[in-house]
Amino acid sequence: MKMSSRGLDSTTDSTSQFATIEKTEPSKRYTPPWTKPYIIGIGGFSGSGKTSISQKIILELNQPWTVLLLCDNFYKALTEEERKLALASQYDFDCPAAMDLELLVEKLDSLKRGKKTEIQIYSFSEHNRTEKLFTIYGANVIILEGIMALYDQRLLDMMDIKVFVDTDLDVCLARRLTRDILYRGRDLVGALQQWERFVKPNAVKHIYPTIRNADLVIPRGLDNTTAIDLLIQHVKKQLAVKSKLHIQRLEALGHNFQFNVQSCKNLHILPSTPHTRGIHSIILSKKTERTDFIFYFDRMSNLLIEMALDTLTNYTSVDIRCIKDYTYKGLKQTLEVIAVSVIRSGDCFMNSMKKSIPDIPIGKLLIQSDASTGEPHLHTESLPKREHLAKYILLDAQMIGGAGAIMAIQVLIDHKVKQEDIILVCYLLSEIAMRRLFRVFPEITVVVGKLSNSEEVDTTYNMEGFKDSDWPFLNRFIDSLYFGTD
Ligand SMILES: Nc1ncnc2c1ncn2[C@@H]1O[C@H](COP(=O)(O)OP(=O)(O)O)[C@@H](O)[C@H]1O
Ligand SMILES: Nc1ccn([C@@H]2O[C@H](COP(=O)(O)O)[C@@H](O)[C@H]2O)c(=O)n1
Repeated sequence: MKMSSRGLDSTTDSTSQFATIEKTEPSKRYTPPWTKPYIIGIGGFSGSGKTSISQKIILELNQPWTVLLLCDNFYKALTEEERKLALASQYDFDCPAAMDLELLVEKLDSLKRGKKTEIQIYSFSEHNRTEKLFTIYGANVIILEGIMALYDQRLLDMMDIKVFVDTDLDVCLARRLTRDILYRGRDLVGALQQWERFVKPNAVKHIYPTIRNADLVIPRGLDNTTAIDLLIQHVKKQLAVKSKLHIQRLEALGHNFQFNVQSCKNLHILPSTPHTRGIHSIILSKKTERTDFIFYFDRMSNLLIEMALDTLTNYTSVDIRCIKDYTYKGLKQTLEVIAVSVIRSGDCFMNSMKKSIPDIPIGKLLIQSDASTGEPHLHTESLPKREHLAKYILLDAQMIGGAGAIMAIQVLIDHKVKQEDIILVCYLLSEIAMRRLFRVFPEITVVVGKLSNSEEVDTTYNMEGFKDSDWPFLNRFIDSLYFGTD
């Protein structure tokens, strides 16, 4: 195993980066984790074990949103003439010119900047890109794997670590033949001809020299468990540093931020009346039976959804002809309203949402905190596609640290939704979460059932995680809505 000091020993100094963040504009202090994915480049000969090693890394890292990006998807489209040659195993796929490196650089750059990126899937039997698209958004870790992965300087510049899988060419041939005949629709004679004429000479000429760009060389491929484990440990360490830095940034957002609840025009707290306090008393009580909880939470969500709809100002005047030719000066909504539920707790509002706007388009986000770091991770996002402006009502029942909500809003913003078009509806919101939210997104509107201060909620929690003194009973009830158990 060969190692250079460039990749494996470079741990980020979290303290110095943190100091720089403090000096920047408040609203720019939060960088979503997926805008800085960790990029691993894996190069080496065809059949050396690049894909197998990448799959092992994905399995062992066990990180949500780890994406395998195959250089194979970037082979240039062939002319009819070239395709005939390819079908006869007479086309050279192993020289750098066969690959659309410009497109690959463009796509990796887009992913590195946290943009939603579409990749066309390649068919080895058709020798062409298919119509099938693979959409990547919010990657935490990207593994770029392929014979040319370490070839282009622009790709190398984007990578955090570069790995070369150095397997003997004869072993590669044996493995490649089996794979190509079984899975890529090749016959033995054609596969051997292609190997002798193109694959082997190009491996020596173009691919082997890229070993000098590697931070880590893995001889014998997948069999080299020591080198692979070392690589996985290193990547885990780097991700832990990244995640710690992210949590520090999030935590800092809520401190030393002067925020006046009374004068914030974007914050709407459900008025405290005997009626609403009565409902809180039932919802918050540990003794409340499940059926009562569901009934009163539904009441509460009706009130909050009505409040949220009342914040909308995008109306235009309309004349309504009534009976006896009386004209009512009415109003009509000009923008579509879309509901986005943060699974699972946001789903508690869905009943009320649909009662108010029966055909409302619905989006879903699944954000979960990593139990060990407290860092929120985006697992699933499905949002209705809209070309035109719309108002987005984001639904989440409770917010303690605010990290998940910040991530949810950032996802909407990444989908080109403006801050001022987002209305966050939340039943229980801690003051610290509220401060963090408004510090990062001062233009959003927030509708809250109950604002909780530090006496009611232990704010020393680990961002989105729960301690015994938080609101586990609410979680218990939310679970009961789904699973029917107390
Ligand atoms: N250490 C190994 N022992 C046995 N078979 C292997 C080993 N590594 C890879 N293979 C097999 O060899 C073939 C090529 O491996 P793959 O990971 O696809 O290589 P690459 O992506 O570098 O072309 C696959 O069928 C794979 O299952
Ligand atoms: N239409 C194609 C395109 C590429 N190849 C071969 O694939 C090899 C690279 O893929 P690996 O997964 O093996 O790294 C490359 O050596 C090309 O010869 C092909 O056969 N047909």
